[in-house]
Amino acid sequence: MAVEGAGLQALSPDELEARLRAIGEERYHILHPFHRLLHDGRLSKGQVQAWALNRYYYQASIPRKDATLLARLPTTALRREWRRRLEDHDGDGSRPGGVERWLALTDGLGLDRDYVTSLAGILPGTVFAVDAYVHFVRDRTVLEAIASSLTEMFSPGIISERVSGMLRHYDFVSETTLAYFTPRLTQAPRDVEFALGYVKEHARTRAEQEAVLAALRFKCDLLWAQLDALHHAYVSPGLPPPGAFRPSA
Ligand SMILES: O=C(O)c1cc(C(=O)O)c2c(n1)C(=O)C(=O)c1cc(C(=O)O)[nH]c1-2
Repeated sequence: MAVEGAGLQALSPDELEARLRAIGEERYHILHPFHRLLHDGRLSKGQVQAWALNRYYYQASIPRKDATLLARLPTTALRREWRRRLEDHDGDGSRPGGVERWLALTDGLGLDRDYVTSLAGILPGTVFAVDAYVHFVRDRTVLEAIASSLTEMFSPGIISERVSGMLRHYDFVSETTLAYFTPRLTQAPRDVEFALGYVKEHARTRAEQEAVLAALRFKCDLLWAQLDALHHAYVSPGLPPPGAFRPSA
């Protein structure tokens, strides 16, 4: 199989960063029509519930993904750095982590907690996309696995837009409901500082750099695919598959 980038000149670390950022400009999920509807207040409460319910599976799988990667990291320094992400999502026993805080959001939207955590109503498209992330991090090089987290370069922008848009447009959400997002605004830049620095330092050959760029495109695609599944099931044509959540509102 031909190696992408073989024979091409390597990019400088800053050129690599510029190409990573260009991928976000082109295909980050802030551009997806479902997010436009969500942030502009054009969804019903039931459609917002469907988004929060499905996104629970992403949130709950992020620590599985990080634990998978942690187990593959070769040095104490790297494992110590990555371990913090597990605590961010799982908590440390004294303060709640992201998964628990996401459940506060689904509670606030009126979803039954046992139903949410049972995963019974999640779309198959969500499950396939999210599991693909965990498998990617398990199967690819550590460099590609770390690079796949770099969509977080773009998440503070979408989070700010989402929180302000949803507070403005929906009477069924409050700052308390959306409190999940506040710590992410500081956690994501800190995570990115490490992961971007790692990738810029370790992706030296053009082939490694192309693999890093492909990892970020793959990650953007799996975020996009989750919203495609939501849009198809709950907006247009509005055909939830058998067994999936059916909004009552
Ligand atoms: O609200 C968002 O649009 C959004 C996007 C992303 C992302 O870009 O993957 C993450 C998050 N939120 C998030 O809350 C989060 O904890 C997170 C972890 C990761 C990751 O890849 O390790 N991405 C994201």
